Amino acid sequence: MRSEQQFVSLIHERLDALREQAEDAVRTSIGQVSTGRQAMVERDIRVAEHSGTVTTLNAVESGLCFGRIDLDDGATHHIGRIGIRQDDAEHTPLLIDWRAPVARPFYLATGYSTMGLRRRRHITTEGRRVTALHDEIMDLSDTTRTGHEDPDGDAVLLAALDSARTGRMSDIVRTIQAEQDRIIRAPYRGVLVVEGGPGTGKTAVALHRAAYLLYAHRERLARRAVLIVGPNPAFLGYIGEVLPSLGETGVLLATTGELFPGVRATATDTPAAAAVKGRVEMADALAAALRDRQSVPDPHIEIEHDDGTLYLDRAMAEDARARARDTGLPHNLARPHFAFSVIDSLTEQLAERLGADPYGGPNLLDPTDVAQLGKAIATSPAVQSAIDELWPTLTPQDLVADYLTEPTHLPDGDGELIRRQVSGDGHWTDADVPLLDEAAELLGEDDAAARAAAEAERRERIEYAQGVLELSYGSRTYEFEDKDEEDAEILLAHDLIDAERLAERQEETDTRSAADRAAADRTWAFGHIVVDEAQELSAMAWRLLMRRCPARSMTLVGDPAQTGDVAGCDSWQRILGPYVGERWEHVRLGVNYRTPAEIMAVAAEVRRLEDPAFEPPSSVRSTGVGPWVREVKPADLVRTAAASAVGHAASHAAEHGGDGRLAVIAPAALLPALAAELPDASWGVAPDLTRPVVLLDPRQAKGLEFDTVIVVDPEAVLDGSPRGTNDLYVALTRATQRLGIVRNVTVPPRLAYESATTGSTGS
Ligand SMILES: Nc1ncnc2c1ncn2[C@@H]1O[C@H](COP(=O)(O)OP(=O)(O)OP(=O)(O)O)[C@@H](O)[C@H]1O
Repeated sequence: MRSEQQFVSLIHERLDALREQAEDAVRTSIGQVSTGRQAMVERDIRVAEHSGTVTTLNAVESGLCFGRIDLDDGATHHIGRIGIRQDDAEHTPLLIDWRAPVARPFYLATGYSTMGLRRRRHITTEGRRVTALHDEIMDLSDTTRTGHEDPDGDAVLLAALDSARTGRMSDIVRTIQAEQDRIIRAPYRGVLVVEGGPGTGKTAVALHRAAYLLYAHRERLARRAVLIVGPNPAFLGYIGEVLPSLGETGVLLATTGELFPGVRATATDTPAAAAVKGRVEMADALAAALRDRQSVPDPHIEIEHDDGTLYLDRAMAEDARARARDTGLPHNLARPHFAFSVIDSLTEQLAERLGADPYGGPNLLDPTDVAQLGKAIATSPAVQSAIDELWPTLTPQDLVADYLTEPTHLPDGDGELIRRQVSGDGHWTDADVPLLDEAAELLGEDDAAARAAAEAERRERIEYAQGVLELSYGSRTYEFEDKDEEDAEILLAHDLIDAERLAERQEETDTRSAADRAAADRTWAFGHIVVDEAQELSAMAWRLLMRRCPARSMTLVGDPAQTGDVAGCDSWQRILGPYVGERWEHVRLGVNYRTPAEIMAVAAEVRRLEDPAFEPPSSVRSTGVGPWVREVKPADLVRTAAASAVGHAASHAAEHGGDGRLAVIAPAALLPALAAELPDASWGVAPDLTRPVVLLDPRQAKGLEFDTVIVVDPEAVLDGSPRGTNDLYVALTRATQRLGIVRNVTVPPRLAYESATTGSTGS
């Protein structure tokens, strides 16, 4: 214990020193007086880099070192959240990053396959104090004993699983299990699907995999950023601290509803409407609706022009439309082709009329006259507005908003389900975001103006860079008048960088992190995408995500048995087939780390309603306490649940002080009444999960966990939606310790509650 304490103190001192260096560097950089654009940008980059280091060092402080491996050859390595090196000339490693190959035996070695280990040690700390050691002897011929042997080898894991919850997910870096480690370190390329029942660590594994990939492919992923997609903002808040605690901050966490820059989804769809909007057929419907916007006049549009009336007739417009479509360009980018064709035809029409030889000879206008006529037509506002009418420039928002007020190209009835009452931009829902993205693809960005502006800016920068080079060339002749060989080399460098290259280098100096830039850019291609609760995503949402990851490097985690969304997919092959064919890997996690066996026995009953042979993932723990069930009249459901919640919350407070969390999970319709009975509870669209008591509907509970869960009116949850079975399964599998069920006595029980014991109600 003493020697480990010395080591832990030493690495914390080193951490302090590194932090001080980084803080000093921030202060120095801020204090530097920079003149000139380039110098200021470089200063900002330095400040951002050093501040990032300070943030990382602060975040990894708790539990910095958690393990040690002793090898057969006598070497020992301490394992920690990040790698730390000594301050000596060789930069000798002091603490090994858990992601480094050297650390791997810490997670994988067993008595059968020791991977060269003699002993594995778990080090438990509180702040900077070592409080416990747990040793596993791997080499059974080694008779040395430390007195800290852990006979079962899982005391640390069980302590982690038993600990009171805080409303924020914590990392599992100390106790990653072998089956999880293999997934975390799976190769970077390709699509990996991780499937597993509730509590099997899918979320934990996905997040640790993101941290691992950032470590192993830092160069590429720091530049292209990693995107983590979760089902709702509350869930993203719940998992938000895991990656920083692993020293990783350059990750973008978002729901699919947040992936169209400039749009915030504030409205909600009915489940039926979301289901229609999520179907892949919507892509064709939108494309067809857009073609409808590429119209032709019947029979013609009359355009008043200085040289006489022009007739933009149907054949002319059809020809222009065919030419524009033939380019294969998106709508807005094809528009100039349509416009040119129309202008040409109108010019020809006018030229024929004005230059007609009354004696039947050739046209009297020469090419210059015709060009003049064409120019006047092209700049005529009346012609422009006719072109606009037939082939309007559209934004994705225009197209989707118009489409939703008049939905077409869908089977009967579906259109009615998604028809919007409010017209115009705004009032977007999560399910609209993939439609907007689809529309953006169909329309293409008319970025001609932006490109012209960028080109003008580039020229300005080249001129500026040219000025810098001239200045530095001037100073060279001044400073290095008596140039020797070394100076000549410096001169060579000046000569090699030309102004254009210098300007490009400046272009790279956007001080925002890749994740921040990605968040603002619809067309950003991420280096890797992790999708949690992947079963919830609609086909349209998958189209959006696949566009964001052309490299198809993805980790998808989910459990089709928990799909709540009607638009959600139930077959991985159906989701992935269109994008990667059969080239995706499927792995399973089979151990439930969250839900004790007694609770899982009741939850399994729900799945057996649909699949009598269903076997739940095996629980790693059993608490000896079964769920309790109370049967009450409908009028008493809320009061009984609230009273039980108060009782349990009081025992959490007594047992765990500030920790310990409770959720009441009830059909959405009961939440306002429950909130009235439990005024201190958090609830609503984005509930604060760090509060002692939280009220949720089953969908909101997805992915979360609490020490105690009270499920209200399970039969109503079952009947509440087409995926009611899945919703109830989710609700019943959220507890780490205790589950209570308050059910309506007037409806026949649909689960075999007798497998639940009627233990303490806590009220
Ligand atoms: N190796 C481990 N060490 C410690 N805790 C673990 C380990 N694996 C999983 N856990 C814990 O088990 C709980 C469930 O994990 P997680 O939320 O990742 O499961 P899940 O499969 O995503 O569940 P669900 O599908 O129900 O959302 C979490 O508290 C997690 O920290």
